[in-house]
Formats: sequence, C-alpha cells, structure tokens
Amino acid sequence: MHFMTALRAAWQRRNSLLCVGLDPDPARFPAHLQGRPDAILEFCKGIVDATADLVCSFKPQIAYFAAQRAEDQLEALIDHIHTRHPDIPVILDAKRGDIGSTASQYAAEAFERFRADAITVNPYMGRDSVEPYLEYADKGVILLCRTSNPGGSDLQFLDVGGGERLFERVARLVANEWNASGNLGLVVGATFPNEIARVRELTGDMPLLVPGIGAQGGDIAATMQAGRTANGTGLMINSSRAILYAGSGEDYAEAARRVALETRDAINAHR
Ligand SMILES: O=C(O)c1cc(=O)[nH]c(=O)n1[C@@H]1O[C@H](COP(=O)(O)O)[C@@H](O)[C@H]1O
Repeated sequence: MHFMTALRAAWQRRNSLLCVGLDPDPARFPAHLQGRPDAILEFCKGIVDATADLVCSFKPQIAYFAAQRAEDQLEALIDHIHTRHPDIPVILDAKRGDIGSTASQYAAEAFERFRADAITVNPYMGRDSVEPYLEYADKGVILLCRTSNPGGSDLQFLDVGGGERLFERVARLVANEWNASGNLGLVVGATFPNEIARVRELTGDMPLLVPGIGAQGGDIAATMQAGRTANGTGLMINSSRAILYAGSGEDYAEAARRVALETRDAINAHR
C-alpha cells in the first residue's frame, strides 16, 4: 500500500497522530533484558506491541541499531511490525543524503533490505540526491526542513534572498516542484511552532513529521495549533525517549503504554 494511503488510514483508524520513535539504548534497558544478545529486538517488540493501537506510525532510528551491530535486529523488528501490525507504517529514520549513485544504495537499503514504508532524507545535496528514493513510488520520503535542535537555526535560518529563509525555500521547492508523485513529507521540529505554522502555510496539507515533544520539551498545544490540517490530521508527532524509558523495570512496556496514551490524548485534545 502507498505510504500516504496507509498513513491517512492509520490517522483515522487509530484516531492518533502519535509516532512512537524506536531509539533503543541498551544502557537504559531494564535489568531482565541486560546482556541478552536479542535485547534490542525484545525491548522494541515490547514497546511496539504495547503501543500499536495508539499510534499512526513507528519510527526506528537506524543509528541506534547500527552502533550496536544490530541491523539484523532492525530487520527482524520491522518484519515483526509488518506481520503483527500490518496497518501501521514504518518510517526508517536514516537522514541519508548523497550523490545519486550512492543514494540508490541507501534507497535499496531502506526499502528492500529493511522494508520500511518511508525514510527520512537530508535534502541539502539537492534534487538529484533525492530522486533515487522517488523511484519507489509507493514509499514515503520525508525531507529535513526545520530540525528540532537549537543548531538547526545556524544554516536553516539563513536568508537565501528576498528575506526567504533556507528552510522556507526547502518547503516551497518540495511542495511545488519535487512532489510530482505525492509521496513527500517534511520534518519540522516541535520546538519551533512558528516555523511549523510557516511550513504549513507553504505546503498545504503535506504530512509533517514533528519530533521534539517529550524529552526535547516541545509544546503539544502549540504544535497542534500551528501544524494540524483542516481535518485535524497532517502530523506525525514523534516522541521517543519519554515513551521508551517511562519505566525501568520488567513492566517498562506498560509504563510506555501509559505515557503513549497520555500523549495521544494530549494531542487529540487539540484536533
Ligand atoms: O528526523 C527525525 O526524526 C528528527 C529530526 C529532528 O529535527 N529532530 C529529531 O529529534 N529527530 C529524531 O527524533 C527523535 C527524537 O527523540 P526524543 O527526543 O527522544 O523524543 C530522535 O530519533 C531524533 O533523531
């Protein structure tokens, strides 16, 4: 199924704009999982199965798996999500960006090896660096626009002419010129609601991935006010650490579920 179709269906069916980020850090795992060779997979499966009815997407961050030599566990995790929760799209957070020939390999890695439904990509090498991902017409490609970190302003706020800031140029280009197949989205941090509003203004109903609530302190009400579309959707609001590490004992998945539920409801209160 096309990523955008699956996302819209998940927004409706799950009544949720929450994206749970899967950033497994073994140092923070509960004691009963410590030292197990499959700890990353087991930890993440626990989170996924406890929260799947509360989310519109899952977003595994590839660095957390690669740093632990656990790409095989990432493959198994995505396979688990597709098998057990087939209606929930998986966004592989990889933030790739390279020349076309190399980008083709990154696209094959994300969509063929890992079987992700969407990938995050850094667009700052330009259109030809994004095109290999677009060849997978049913997959989502979510481009960094205005990132959630403080240093995001260093470059993304630069005036590129006539008072237009770099992130605005990215949003305008992506919405008006690059999105011929309708499979693009943008990343805009919850920590910058004014910029969410600006990107929404420039991109119509384009889906926005919004990380930065929870551990980074972004405001849910301001995010929703700035970014929701007329029908009360349009956003995948990501929270990772605040949900993953809500508990530290054997009941970590139940603790994660409680925070995911609170977060989903806090978001829905502003739809
Ligand atoms: O593309 C992303 O997902 C992303 C973009 C961005 O601007 N800021 C950002 O925090 N992220 C990712 O979103 C997640 C945020 O995690 P928490 O701060 O723990 O909720 C991490 O996986 C980040 O890599």
